[in-house]
Amino acid sequence: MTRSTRRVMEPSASPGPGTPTAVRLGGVSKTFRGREDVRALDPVDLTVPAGEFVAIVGPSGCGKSTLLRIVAGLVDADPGGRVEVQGRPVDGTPPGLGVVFQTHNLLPWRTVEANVGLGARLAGVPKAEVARRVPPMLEMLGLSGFAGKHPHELSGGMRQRAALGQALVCRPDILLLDEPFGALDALTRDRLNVELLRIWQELRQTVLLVTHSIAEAVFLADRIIVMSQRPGTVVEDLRVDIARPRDPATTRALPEFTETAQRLSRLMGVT
Ligand SMILES: Nc1ncnc2c1ncn2[C@@H]1O[C@H](COP(=O)(O)OP(=O)(O)OP(=O)(O)O)[C@@H](O)[C@H]1O
Repeated sequence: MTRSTRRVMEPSASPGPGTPTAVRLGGVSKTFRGREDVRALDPVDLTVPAGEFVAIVGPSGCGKSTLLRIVAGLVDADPGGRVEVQGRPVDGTPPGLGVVFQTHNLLPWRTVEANVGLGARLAGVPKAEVARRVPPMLEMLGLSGFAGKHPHELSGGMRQRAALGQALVCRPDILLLDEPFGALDALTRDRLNVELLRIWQELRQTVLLVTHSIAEAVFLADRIIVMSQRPGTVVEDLRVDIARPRDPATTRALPEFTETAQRLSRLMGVT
């Protein structure tokens, strides 16, 4: 069987019925209290099986980051909602969770190597084990030649790759990505999407990715959650029926890709 035939026959990564649940949100809402209250989220229900790649899209300010931060235990949801990660109610940052934001959290005075190992060290992974994990991670992310450099000596794309490495070295079961490549130029972003997909295909963590890019969502995800204007809630839960493995040239040329992207554009009021 040729590689291209296999591509057509390989199903999209829909989890089977016995798959454990990675993230479960039930009636999760959020109002930021202040001089003027901001209602960020209307009740959201969302169940994500382990190993699924989910993209979250929606208008600016609709509460996507807030939703991700609630899952990460960085923001408290309003009372009454239920937030569970791997079957446990969220109270503080759950174990097994990796987070990458649009702006990286690399420490400027530490080398790339030290930064990539930092999250794992803070999570209590022994020094020797971190030292074992970091080099292959740098290799995987194409940063081997930059291990001894500092963040300011890297390009924007390299810094985001290092931030991704920092999360991945902790071997998270669930990866929360909040516009991780949003500040990068289109070409670098495309390249990092391909890398992200390659890594995900190897490690198969659960991924929740917030993105503004319809093309990025369709290319990467098994499923796309579309949110309404603020206060955000789920208005559409779309399955992306495009076979894996995916590569940019072939996948974007598929009629299913165009159809899904057009449907999303309509839902988001872009066209
Ligand atoms: N800590 C906070 N205090 C008060 N209001 C907040 C806070 N964080 C977010 N908000 C408000 O909640 C709403 C949702 O913000 P959020 O960042 O979640 O949206 P978003 O969909 O991620 O936006 P974008 O796509 O522009 O990044 C916005 O109106 C924002 O101003």
